[in-house]
Amino acid sequence: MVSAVTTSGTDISARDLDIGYDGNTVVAGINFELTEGRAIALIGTNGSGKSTLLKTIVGLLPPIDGQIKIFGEAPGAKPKRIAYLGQFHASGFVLPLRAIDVVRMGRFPGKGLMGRMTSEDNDIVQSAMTAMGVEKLADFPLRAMSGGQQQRVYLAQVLAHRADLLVLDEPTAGLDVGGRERYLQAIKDELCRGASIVVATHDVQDEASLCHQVMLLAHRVVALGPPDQVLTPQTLLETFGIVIGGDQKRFTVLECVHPHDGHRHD
Ligand SMILES: Nc1ncnc2c1ncn2[C@@H]1O[C@H](COP(=O)(O)OP(=O)(O)OP(=O)(O)O)[C@@H](O)[C@H]1O
Repeated sequence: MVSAVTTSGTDISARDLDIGYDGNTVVAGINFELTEGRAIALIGTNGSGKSTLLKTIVGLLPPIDGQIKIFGEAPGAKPKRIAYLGQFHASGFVLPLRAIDVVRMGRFPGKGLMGRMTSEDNDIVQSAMTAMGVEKLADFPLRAMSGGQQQRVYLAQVLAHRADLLVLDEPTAGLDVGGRERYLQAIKDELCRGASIVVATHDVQDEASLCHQVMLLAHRVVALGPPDQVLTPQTLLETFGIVIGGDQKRFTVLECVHPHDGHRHD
């Protein structure tokens, strides 16, 4: 687990939140807070409501009931401050995009489609591509890439955003062992920069080693709290219906070497 020094700002606050589609509740009564520099992992079975909660956080789905605030406002009010990685990516198949074009889009929220890329923007794009190991694929067409290569490119786009809140839906899907290590390092760096992160995942061990909180979902919140308290054989059995082994010694606290300076902007 990574600890940034400053945790003053509340980035997400949910109170008695019911989420779902067209008035049909998928998960009811969600309560949690996520503060600056902290991460929460949503872990649960297929169809348990993880993506639904992420879509509600980014403002793609209205809450059915209760309250959710993102940076103190309604979801969707501060898109520039949020980088969202959805489960499905269509842009590379609709448009003839190269990898670098996709990563550059990570800079657009701050400047708009017509904004000029500065040398600082180009440096950020390069460093995001290097972090995910796709710098040599910069001019490669996205539609000719493997699924894992595309996932690395979309993760590089998220990193290029330099967002205050990262909302990630199964970010390690399709990644090989090297890609996962790069992802984990990049996420640690984002946390140390002061970003907060909410991640839906099936990688219980990897994410639990990074995240300060875990929410176990099974069409309801089964448990919420620090990984070493939440990921017990009983709660995992309750969530997944099977016993899952876990080496809880991995849930150690890593301090940031260069903690962020708390500087954020609207
Ligand atoms: N667009 C939609 N309209 C109506 N119901 C939906 C829609 N998308 C998902 N659902 C339903 O909402 C429930 C939760 O789905 P959700 O996508 O949040 O699951 P998940 O936990 O992210 O699953 P997975 O691990 O498979 O990605 C499921 O029962 C699903 O059928």
